Amino acid sequence: MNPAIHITAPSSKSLSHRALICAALATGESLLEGVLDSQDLTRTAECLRLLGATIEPREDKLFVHGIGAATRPEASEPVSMNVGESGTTCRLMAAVVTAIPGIYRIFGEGRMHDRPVSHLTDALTRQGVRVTFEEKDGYPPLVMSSPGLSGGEVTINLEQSSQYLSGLLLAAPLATAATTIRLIGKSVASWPYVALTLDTMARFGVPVILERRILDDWQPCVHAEAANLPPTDIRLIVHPAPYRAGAMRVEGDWSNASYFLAAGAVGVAPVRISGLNPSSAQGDRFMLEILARMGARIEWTDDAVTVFPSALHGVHVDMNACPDIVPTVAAMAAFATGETVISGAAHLTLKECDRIQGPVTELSKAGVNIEARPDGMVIRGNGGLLPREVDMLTHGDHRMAMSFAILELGGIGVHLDNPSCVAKSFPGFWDVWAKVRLGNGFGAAHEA
Ligand SMILES: O=C(O)C1=C[C@@H](OP(=O)(O)O)[C@@H](O)[C@H](O)C1
Ligand SMILES: C=C(OP(=O)(O)O)C(=O)O
Repeated sequence: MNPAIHITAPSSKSLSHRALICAALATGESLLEGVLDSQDLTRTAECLRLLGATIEPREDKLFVHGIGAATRPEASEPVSMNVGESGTTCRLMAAVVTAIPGIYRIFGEGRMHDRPVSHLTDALTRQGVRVTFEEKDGYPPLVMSSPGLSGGEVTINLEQSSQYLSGLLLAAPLATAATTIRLIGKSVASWPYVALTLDTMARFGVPVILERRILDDWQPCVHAEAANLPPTDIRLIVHPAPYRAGAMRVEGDWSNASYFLAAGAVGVAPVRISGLNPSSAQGDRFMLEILARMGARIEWTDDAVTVFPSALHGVHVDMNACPDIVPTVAAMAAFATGETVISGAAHLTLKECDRIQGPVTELSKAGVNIEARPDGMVIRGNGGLLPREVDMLTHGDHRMAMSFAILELGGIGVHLDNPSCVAKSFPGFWDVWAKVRLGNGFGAAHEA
């Protein structure tokens, strides 16, 4: 077997957004280590600076001087925020700004204006915020005029996105009274991301009470328990509380590690990744479970996990809780033998591109037998791919670009229209991927 390729996981995108937001809302100075440096985080930092926070890089750390939002400063001028293509920035900031009285315009770029926000803005409207959509009803760009949040009972439908709830939660401690958030709808998308919000808020001094309904009563429960409950049996309560400045180190990103974990299984060299938290609350840690179920050999040592070249077989997986690793699993399943069925993830159509149709169209070009389903896809693997040169479209989506790289290990010459779209979450991806290529006997350079 070829020698192991060593990789350090990049920082968690989701935890970086939350750390920056909590620190920026706190009173005093916070020290953040390991915050991801990518296009999406630049957008969040820029939005927070527009609210009055100071975010200063010193060496590899960020010093954040928060605005002390609990003292209810007012935005005297209308504030215009560019959230770029970052859904997390858009949905989290759209809620957070309404806690500070003022007028806010939120706009984005590319696909962002086709990613809905109406369930979130409905919840904010019921709390006294006035919302106007500039182009399409329910989508950015939007203008919000807020007198500040009054708290009370709010309902939210999370079938499309958990980001709506994360936004409401982050804003809620700055309301004048307690906020009770009741979940409605048939299902909750991407529930693990809510744990990242709760954990980060707790680190910055704000507790959230999570409760489940038992008959006519409500009882405290833990996040993992709520994952299996109907949404209408879950509520969250946030009391007014100031965010307290603190220190936080951001752990490694399981989503962006997924390409390398997959590479370990489908290539000819093991891949060893350090910097990942084995007991992380990140839902995309499920990547290891999927690999294991597909037959991959996995070993943990100290802080590193190694995935070894393995004969993979198809699996049936519900990926509602971990949508961001669907493109990775789809590409990996092309190397397996038998059918892989990905289900539970209808919300994939609302990402940076339609992440059901996108992978199906593009992976087909590489000879992958793949079919779309309303809530996922089916991949019928033959144990490998027939080498060929393929022009593939990224649809401007970083996860499409990074997942297609995996096909190179099956002898596919992947030519992407827009490889630089990885900068959304992982600007250094191609440099790190070059190590995988070299370790597998290919040249370092990826051919765009
Ligand atoms: O809150 C977050 O940090 C995120 C939540 C998920 O979105 P949805 O809840 O919209 O599925 C995920 O896809 C996104 O990359 C990051
Ligand atoms: C969906 C994603 O991000 P966001 O929603 O923040 O744009 C992603 O990173 O895959």
